[in-house]
Amino acid sequence: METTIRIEQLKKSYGNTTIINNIDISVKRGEVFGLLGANGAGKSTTMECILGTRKPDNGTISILGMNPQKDRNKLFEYVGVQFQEANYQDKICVSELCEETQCLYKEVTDYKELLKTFGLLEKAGSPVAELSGGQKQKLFIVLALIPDPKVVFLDELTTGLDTRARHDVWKCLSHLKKKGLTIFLTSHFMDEVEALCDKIMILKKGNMVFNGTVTEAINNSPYENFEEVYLWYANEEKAYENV
Ligand SMILES: Nc1ncnc2c1ncn2[C@@H]1O[C@H](COP(=O)(O)OP(=O)(O)OP(=O)(O)O)[C@@H](O)[C@H]1O
Repeated sequence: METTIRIEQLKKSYGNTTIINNIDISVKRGEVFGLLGANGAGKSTTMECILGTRKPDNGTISILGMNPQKDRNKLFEYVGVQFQEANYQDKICVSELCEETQCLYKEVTDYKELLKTFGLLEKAGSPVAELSGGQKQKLFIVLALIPDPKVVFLDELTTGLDTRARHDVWKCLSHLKKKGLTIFLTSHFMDEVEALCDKIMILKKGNMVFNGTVTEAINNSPYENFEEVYLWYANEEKAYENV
């Protein structure tokens, strides 16, 4: 299977503080890769360096064989990104924002189908500013999928979504994965990671502390429940025991 995302020796510091310490990541076509870690562990920084929106201090990055900084325009025909907060005009409505996004790409998916899949079709005429937090989050996933991408980056995929919506998002992504979509996500929800991810990496203060499958993570730990396993790797078990 071809490698879609290849990261070698990625490093990023701010002043004397190392945020990402020599990370290697390899994701094959059609795989779901989950980058995990506590708040501040370096997940978003890693994603931003991979996408070329932050400049790493060191490392090589290849997505679909392209360099995100040098081949930016070409690459972004094939890559979808879910932003936590998109920039949009105050009064723009959902369908207008989808149409504006469509205009940025040569080939696109029918946004109305995506809105339907994500339960947002009835909000097509509503101002984006009036959507609930969860509805906005779903809309940002729709915007990431509009370019019919080969690779999609989803930062904190389902934060703010209700249980039904989370399961609907998982179902939709599993369907797209079967069609060959490569997915790079971050998540704080271990049930979501277990349901979706083929491979995971756990970061602790910018260092890789586990890289492999969920099953390998469980087998190499003293625990069976994946949430406990994650906390063990991320060394947060004390906080967990105090709850
Ligand atoms: N521009 C910056 N200057 C200095 N430090 C920064 C800067 N941006 C991020 N950091 C620091 O880098 C560290 C990693 O941040 P990052 O946003 O990558 O974490 P994260 O794992 O995505 O966290 P979360 O789960 O809370 O989103 C944090 O300690 C953060 O304060």
